[in-house]
Amino acid sequence: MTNLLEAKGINFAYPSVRVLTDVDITVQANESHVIIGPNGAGKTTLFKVLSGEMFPQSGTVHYSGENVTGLDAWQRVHRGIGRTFQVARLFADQTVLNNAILALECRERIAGTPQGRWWRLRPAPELVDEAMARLESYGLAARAQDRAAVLSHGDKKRLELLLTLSLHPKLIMLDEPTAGMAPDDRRAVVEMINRLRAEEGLTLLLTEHDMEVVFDLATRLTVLNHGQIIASGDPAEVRRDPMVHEIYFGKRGGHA
Ligand SMILES: Nc1ncnc2c1ncn2[C@@H]1O[C@H](COP(=O)(O)OP(=O)(O)OP(=O)(O)O)[C@@H](O)[C@H]1O
Repeated sequence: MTNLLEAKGINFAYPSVRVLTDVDITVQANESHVIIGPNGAGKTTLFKVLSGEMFPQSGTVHYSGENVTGLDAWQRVHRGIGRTFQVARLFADQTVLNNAILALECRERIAGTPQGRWWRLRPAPELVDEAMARLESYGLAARAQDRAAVLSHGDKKRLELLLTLSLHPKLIMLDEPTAGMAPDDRRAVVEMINRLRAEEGLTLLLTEHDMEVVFDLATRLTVLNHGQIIASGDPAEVRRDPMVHEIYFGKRGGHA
């Protein structure tokens, strides 16, 4: 198996608190790698370090064989790393359609095509058509003319995923993709994520608290506790690990 992402010896501390200690983690092509851990374990911080939002005090991050440790988030996006957030990041005052068009213009700009030139007074018609087609396939077409700010939580997350996927990432990092969703929305997102891996060959790195979602999605499971990885591997085996059971599933009965 090829490692698409490989982080070694990651140490990270905020001014007042040490968060990650000697973290080694790999993400193999086409796996769905889920990171779990108690609140405050350092999952979001690790995501920020891997996506280039923050830089570790020590350690390295390689993506597709290239050392990207010193690269900013946008440079990693250009290389094929997409990311969604716990609270969806959208152009809140723009319509849903404009959000979808802007993401496609961004993709075209990265590719250097004429459609990506933002000085155009109107978006290229083919991008408008593609944006509408994408909204339809994500069940958002009926909301095309609504401002993104007024969407439901589930629809915001769906739109954010659509925007991220518009850039054709190879690796997509999803920070709690189903947090705060109703059960139907949660099931729809799980289905969509599994389809992305199976049909489009995407590689996924996720954090998630809902154990049903975790075991529906994970092909590999890593447990982070107090900023250290305490287990990583086949989800069923990790679940049986006595230390994991004690620290995560045992004490926090709601997660079992
Ligand atoms: N910007 C910050 N400045 C200082 N400390 C921070 C900052 N962000 C997070 N922390 C602290 O770092 C630790 C790890 O936080 P982090 O958000 O990475 O954990 P997490 O595992 O993602 O938690 P959750 O499951 O609640 O999202 C926590 O103690 C948190 O309070």
